[in-house]
Amino acid sequence: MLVNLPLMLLLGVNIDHAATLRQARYRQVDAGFGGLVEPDPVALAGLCEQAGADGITVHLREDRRHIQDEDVRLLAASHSTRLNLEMACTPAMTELALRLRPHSVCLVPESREEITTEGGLDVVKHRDKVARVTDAMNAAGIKTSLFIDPDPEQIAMSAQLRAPWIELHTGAYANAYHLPGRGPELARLVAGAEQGHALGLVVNAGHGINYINITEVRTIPHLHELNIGHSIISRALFTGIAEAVRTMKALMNA
Ligand SMILES: CC(=O)[C@@H](O)[C@H](O)COP(=O)(O)O
Ligand SMILES: NCC(=O)COP(=O)(O)O
Repeated sequence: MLVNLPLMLLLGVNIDHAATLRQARYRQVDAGFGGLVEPDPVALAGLCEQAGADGITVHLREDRRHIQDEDVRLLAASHSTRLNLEMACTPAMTELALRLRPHSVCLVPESREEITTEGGLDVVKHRDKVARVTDAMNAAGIKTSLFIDPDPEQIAMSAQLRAPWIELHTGAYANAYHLPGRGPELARLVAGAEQGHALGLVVNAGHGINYINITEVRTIPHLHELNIGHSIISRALFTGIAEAVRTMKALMNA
């Protein structure tokens, strides 16, 4: 079965790093100093949507280093926001997702020491755990996306696990952008997208996408949505969030 895709490539803005900035001063408030905790990622999400974002993505890390539970609760309760919750594949996070009811969850690997998500979730090794979460989300009407490397075995297993979506990890490609590995990494993403599409999966992509590599990323076939965070939030410091979102959306669909 092949899936119908929208004509436009959709943009999910990851607002984690607005929360990173807030958390830089958060403990002062916890310690009873009071005052304003800024910036507010929930307010930023609204501005992203006004500027053309098709959804908001947040990664509620187990160590809560940036996004907090209350952010997810407020975002999920906001009707105008299509919320994609990135989370580790654990019973505690599953329980939380079922309670907060985002529109979709994206299962990601997590290691507390990492600076950012370093590789895709190994859905072959963890297939039983992933199946439990996917089945629970399917029963609750919440879409599951699997954040995986563009590896044929991982993509084939994702289809067997009844997750409707995959998100191909573009980090290895982004890191190789100025190196000889760029061509082969792009070819892996193209092949992965072809395979996922042929298996009836909705194919998304994300990690390390920026205003330069987007012109090549957008040539990957069958893409439905890109999740982009660090680069958009970084640009917003110079141009404002509305310009940063509008420009990325225009480059994605040029
Ligand atoms: C799963 C993923 O690729 C991103 O959402 C990333 O995890 C953003 O959060 P960090 O920058 O904390 O890794
Ligand atoms: N899943 C990838 C994501 O949400 C954003 O990653 P990045 O653009 O912050 O690297």
